[in-house]
Amino acid sequence: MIAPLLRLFRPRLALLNGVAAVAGYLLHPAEVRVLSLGALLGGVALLAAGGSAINQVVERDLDRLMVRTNRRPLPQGDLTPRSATVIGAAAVTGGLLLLAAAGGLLPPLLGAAALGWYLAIYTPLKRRTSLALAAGAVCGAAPPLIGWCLAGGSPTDYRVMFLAGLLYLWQIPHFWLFQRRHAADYRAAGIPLLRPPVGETGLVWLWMAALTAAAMLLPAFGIIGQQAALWYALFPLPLAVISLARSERFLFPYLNLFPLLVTVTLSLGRF
Ligand code: HEM
Ligand SMILES: CC(C)=CCC/C(C)=C/CC/C(C)=C/COP(=O)(O)OP(=O)(O)O
Repeated sequence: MIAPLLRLFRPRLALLNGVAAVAGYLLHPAEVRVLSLGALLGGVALLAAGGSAINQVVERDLDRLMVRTNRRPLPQGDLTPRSATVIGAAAVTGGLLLLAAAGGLLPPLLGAAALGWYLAIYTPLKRRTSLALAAGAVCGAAPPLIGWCLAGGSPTDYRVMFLAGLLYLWQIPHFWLFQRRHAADYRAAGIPLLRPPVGETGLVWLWMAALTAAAMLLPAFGIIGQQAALWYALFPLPLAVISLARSERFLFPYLNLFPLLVTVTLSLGRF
């Protein structure tokens, strides 16, 4: 029963959303409260895991059509739509309760809004237009906002807007490269491919230049202070080298690490 649950919850993806929320928490100058940090990481990860479960209930017809997803518990019959929905709802409830216990009303409200956006906007749009990603990346940029607000910050503070904006920009190539690798799968399922016009690879590198420039804005605006040297070493430098070398082989794994590298940098000197 463990394997189907892991495929339903997608723990690496869920955890990385929790890690992205921790980045928002650490960006805030308030003193780090380890219990709150743990509740934030667990709460957002449970929300993302619950969202993945409910997304798989909604997309069980599509998942059956793709090699990448047809081993998931619903196409395999390991779980019924009803049991997967109950399990997903339990994870979401747990996540909301954890966020409320640690941060009051705003963090769970933001989490519920992000989850609603993912399930009610991104998931239906994905079947209709490749631009679903542009909408979906909005909810994917929510975790740092949740962490920032749980630390006591305002959701409209320019500092967290910069960090959420960076995560927004990152999701585009993160998914774009992934979809290119599984293009045949997406065609088989009839899911519109993010196929920009001629010069697709040129656009990917253009986007990487934008991501590099955006990463450089955080120290440039003083949003990141003492960690600036590490920030430049982990972001603009590798991104510039990979982009100049146009090495998709290095770009893909580097991109999957990106939110973790952001959090590692922001944790410097905070504990
Ligand atoms: C709407 C925005 C996003 C889209 C469309 C997207 C799309 C995807 C897809 C299709 C996969 C492959 C999943 C699989 O094969 O099971 C994936 C993997 C992954 N995504 Fe994203 N993603 C988005 C946002 C995010 C965010 C916000 C994070 C974390 C901050 C994230 C982290 C990951 C990780 C860590 C994996 C690898 C999971 C694994 O290997 O088990 N993604 N993403
Ligand atoms: C706080 C909170 C809950 C924020 C929302 C974060 C979140 C769940 C972002 C979406 C990440 C994701 C798994 C997209 C892939 O969906 P997909 O349906 O394209 O993936 P698939 O094709 O592998 O099923």
